[in-house]
Amino acid sequence: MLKLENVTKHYDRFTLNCSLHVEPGCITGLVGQNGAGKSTTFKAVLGLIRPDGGKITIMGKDAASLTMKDRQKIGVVLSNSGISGYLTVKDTAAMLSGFYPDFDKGKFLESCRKCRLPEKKKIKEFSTGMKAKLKLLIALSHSTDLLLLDEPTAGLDVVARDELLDMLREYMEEDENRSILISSHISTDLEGICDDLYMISDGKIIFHEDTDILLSRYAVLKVDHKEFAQMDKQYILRVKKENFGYSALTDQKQFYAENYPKAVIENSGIDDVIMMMIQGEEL
Ligand SMILES: Nc1ncnc2c1ncn2[C@@H]1O[C@H](COP(=O)(O)OP(=O)(O)OP(=O)(O)O)[C@@H](O)[C@H]1O
Repeated sequence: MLKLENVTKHYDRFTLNCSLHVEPGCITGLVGQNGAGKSTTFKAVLGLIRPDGGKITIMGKDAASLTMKDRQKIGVVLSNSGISGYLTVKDTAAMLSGFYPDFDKGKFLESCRKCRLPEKKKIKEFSTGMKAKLKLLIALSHSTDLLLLDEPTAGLDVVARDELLDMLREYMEEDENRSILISSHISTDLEGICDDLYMISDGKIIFHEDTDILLSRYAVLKVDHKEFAQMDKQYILRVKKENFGYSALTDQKQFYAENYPKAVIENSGIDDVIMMMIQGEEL
């Protein structure tokens, strides 16, 4: 559905070099700290910046050759953009009817009602959560096959975030060939919804894994110096020195549980993996 192959973009003090693949029927997450390159990746996909190199394929076509009709099959939420605060939901619906031939005004207004978004209030008077929901409803409003969502949950409380993630689950359930690329700097936002995750750090993809595998097979081992010295390290991905000895990231926690009963094995969430991938050292 979406493929980036060695897409590069050079700024003064930053270089993006990104390869990733969003399969049909999948929600793919892009996790990274502030400034890691998430928005730059989205802008490159959308043609809002011109990459210096690499190849971007969207729905089987070179990104540069997409027609207007192809582009209408893509729904977008960008982190720093929104619609004019002086419009209302009703105005927005009228505007979208003009943009998208297959915009379903009735369904859009019904979804806004369900999300408790007032029709006649100016958007500048909406809360952060209301604005975020409206941005997503706009992205969902015109029968898309691919959603590109850059930090759609930024600034939301737990309830608003869960409502928004539920909207995405519903979107995927309606058609098994739809796909989503979603970014966040809060990994727990993505843990529960994504099929696979890419981690980006300083412009580079440093890690990619299926979420199920990440949550079931990865762990951080805590071992003292002696144990570490004797340990079989073939499944250790990263190591970090600690006061007590070492923390070690593995993708084979079962192996260490069976062979090293004394090792403390902490089930790792995405945050632990990110920390170890960034701060740990390769052996
Ligand atoms: N137009 C530009 N000119 C120069 N540098 C830029 C430009 N746009 C982005 N950058 C730099 O590229 C880097 C990546 O920025 P980007 O916005 O992609 O990060 P991000 O992962 O989306 O961060 P955040 O989570 O804070 O939104 C940053 O160091 C930023 O300063």
